[in-house]
Amino acid sequence: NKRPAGLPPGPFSLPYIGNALQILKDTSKGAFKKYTEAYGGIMSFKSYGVWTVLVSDPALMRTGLADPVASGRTDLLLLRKRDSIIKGRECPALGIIGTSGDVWRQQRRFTLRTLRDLGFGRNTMEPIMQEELDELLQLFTRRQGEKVDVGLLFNRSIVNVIWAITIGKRYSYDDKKLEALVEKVNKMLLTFNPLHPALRFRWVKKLFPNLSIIRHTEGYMAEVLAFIEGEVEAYRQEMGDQVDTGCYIGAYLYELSLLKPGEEDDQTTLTVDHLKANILELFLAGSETTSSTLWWAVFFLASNPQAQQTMQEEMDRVVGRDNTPAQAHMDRLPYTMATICEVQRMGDLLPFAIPHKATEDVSLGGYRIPKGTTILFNLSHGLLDPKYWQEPTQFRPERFLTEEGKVFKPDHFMPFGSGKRVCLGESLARLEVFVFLASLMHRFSWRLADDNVTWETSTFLSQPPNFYV
Ligand code: HEM
Repeated sequence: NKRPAGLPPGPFSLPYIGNALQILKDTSKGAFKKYTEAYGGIMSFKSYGVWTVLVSDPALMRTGLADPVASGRTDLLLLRKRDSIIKGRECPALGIIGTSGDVWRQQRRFTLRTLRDLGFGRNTMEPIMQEELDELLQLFTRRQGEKVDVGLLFNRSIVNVIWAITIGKRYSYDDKKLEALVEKVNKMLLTFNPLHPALRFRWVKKLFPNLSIIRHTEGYMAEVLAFIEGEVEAYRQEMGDQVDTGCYIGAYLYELSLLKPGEEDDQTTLTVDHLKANILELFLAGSETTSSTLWWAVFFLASNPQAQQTMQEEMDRVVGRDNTPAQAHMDRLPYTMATICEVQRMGDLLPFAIPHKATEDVSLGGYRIPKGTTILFNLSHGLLDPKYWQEPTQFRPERFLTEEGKVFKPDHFMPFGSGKRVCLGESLARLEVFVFLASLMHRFSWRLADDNVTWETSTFLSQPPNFYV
């Protein structure tokens, strides 16, 4: 039960269970806040026998996140389950999010390069988004004046943008398949908690296979995966030997076709199994995050009419009433861009990113973190702590503007993480949030309905409250 030599200080911990009860009681976000107040910017705790270092000091976070040996991943059982379904047996980890070392580097590098070639986050993406936006605007126009639950409305458009990039097609907005897919991804991510013992330790799964968290999260994941596998196979059948590098799947299959026989090695090179895993990850990481950011944005702006009005006045001045906001306007809309930063700050979407693991001994903040230790980067601290922001619970886009009216993002603002594992979809997410939010605010004014706003507890991904506008 003794804290291993070299680890930073932290609370007394019980044998095996460690500090898990406190984390359960206060939620991880609450407990990490208390830990940071009590022990400072780097501390350690134990949970179910696993020692974890929590890094909250922004400068240490940047250093740690830039260090390759602090950039491994802990075993994410949900993804391991996915891998065994894809492979039909237990196998080394697939994909990007849950891998480390060469496999991760190879898959991440290829995916980033391909997505950039496809125009990820650049204005070539705009026509795709515009099509989705038109549908969304029509939907809101039809419902103008009604009480609307914004909830999952954005997800369909965002999922369609990812479809367009990965597989080169879109679903009709009313398609039941699309609706079901969106709901499953949403439910899966809301039940997912990488710190929950049932999603962390095989023995818990073995002893309690019927725990609802295991059944739900794994069940939804298996359904989404089945859908994606079906689409990948349909694409392969339809395309046969034709080369189509205009979408991610086509580019990946083309690259695969260039490999010499025997070169397709499960571990490090490109394989169809990695491809399926990567596509699932682009969906999981890219849909709920961006949709929830838009959902948060409507909540904050509907609750802050003054900010909404300032943003609309800026758009009327720069974009005009007869145009639609486009990427080309971004640089001339500082208040709008600052508003998006403020939404991301207060939304605090991924409070502790995705757990990292030390692949070798790591030196950080004067401590020596032993190989294999879990490292959590407390992004939340840099977004919400009063040490860095005046009245952090107030929605104030101006805090991201300099006196000259230029957008300024301080170093402790890291909603996408930083360093080696920084969000792979950052540029796409930025563009999507801008295009959708600016157009919605340009076209409509939003007011919170009188109904109660209700909050649900979330862990891994901060879910916006339930509300009507
Ligand atoms: C507003 C929206 C988004 C936010 C706030 C966000 C935030 C993050 C954060 C904090 C991480 C973890 C970094 C770490 O572990 O250190 C991450 C990882 C990741 N994100 Fe995003 N993300 C967003 C949208 C997207 C989109 C649109 C995609 C792709 C289509 C995407 C793909 C990924 C992937 C693949 C990873 C794992 C990277 C790796 O392990 O190397 N994300 N994101």
